Amino acid sequence: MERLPPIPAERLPELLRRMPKAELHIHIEGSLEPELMFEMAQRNRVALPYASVDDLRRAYDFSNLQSFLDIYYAGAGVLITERDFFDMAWAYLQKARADHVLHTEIFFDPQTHTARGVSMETVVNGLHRACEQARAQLGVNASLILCFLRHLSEEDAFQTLEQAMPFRDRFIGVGLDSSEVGHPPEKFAKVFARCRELGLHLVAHAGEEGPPAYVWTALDVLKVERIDHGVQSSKDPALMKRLAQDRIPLTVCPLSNLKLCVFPRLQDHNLGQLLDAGLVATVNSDDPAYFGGYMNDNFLRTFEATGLTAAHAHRLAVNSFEASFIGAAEKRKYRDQVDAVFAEFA
Ligand SMILES: Nc1ncnc2[nH]cnc12
Ligand SMILES: [Zn+2]
Repeated sequence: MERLPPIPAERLPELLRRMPKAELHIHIEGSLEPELMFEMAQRNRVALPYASVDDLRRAYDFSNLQSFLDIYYAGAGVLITERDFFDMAWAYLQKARADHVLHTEIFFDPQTHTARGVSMETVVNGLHRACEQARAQLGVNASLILCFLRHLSEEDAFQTLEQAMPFRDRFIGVGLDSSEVGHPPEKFAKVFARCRELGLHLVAHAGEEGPPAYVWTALDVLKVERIDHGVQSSKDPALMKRLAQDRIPLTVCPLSNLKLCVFPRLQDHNLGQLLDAGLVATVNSDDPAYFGGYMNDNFLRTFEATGLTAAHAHRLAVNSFEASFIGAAEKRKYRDQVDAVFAEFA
């Protein structure tokens, strides 16, 4: 689309819902809704320290990343069988389809499960089966990215990689997540170098709460292809220039940033600033069951709060496919689909 046709402001919300999009930053364990968590707790006879779904939801009042992670890891304790991993991923993929997410690259945290005695095979096979079914039944293209927990050691990450090697064809890349401050990317230099040799795609959370220096080392030491979050980059003009020039995507998660107090109010979010500086920013849900919204909620609430326009919406939809790990021909196909929907709304 050479020039975006004018789109009436009142049609913007429906356009945001309907436009084809890719999701590149979703932790599957963060999509586990309280209702399903209680169901799994019951069928697996796992005790939850909450009396009811409402009681649990009331605990979702976070002051920072760590206050969320403590509850998130406890919640993941109900996941025991392959069926649990399948059910969790299938529930997410159906929501993705409803939000016109046509492609999704899903993070999973194997160490959270293997540390409790759940096998890598159980985790990967359950998630993989849901991805296969999504392609066949929903037309949603889904792949998996294995994340290392950065509060654990690099040696633990190496062991996890070793355990995952029999399933190498079932994940496309590796990421780095969990408690950021105090665990800089360079702590994982060797394991990321090994993953690079193995031909895995590389991403890392950086600049969510941590400083711009962590974004620099994610790029220069880990050699990641995308930065997850990266919103703190706007504090460093030289970094902004580097991200724009090298077209390094940022997978931004506005409702997550709001719930974890990265920005005091949604209207203070810097998504518009990142886009207007020419960065390949995208919108994503992060942990939708905990942060009050899936993809379309993130788009609708952020646009309403910040006054972003249809031109920003088009850029975000195009960026989401450009930033994905699909081939060039598929990227062109999705971009044509984006343009077709925008033409309908003109
Ligand atoms: N927002 C987030 N930051 C770091 N690690 C996470 N794990 C799940 N969600 C996360
Ligand atoms: Zn995340």
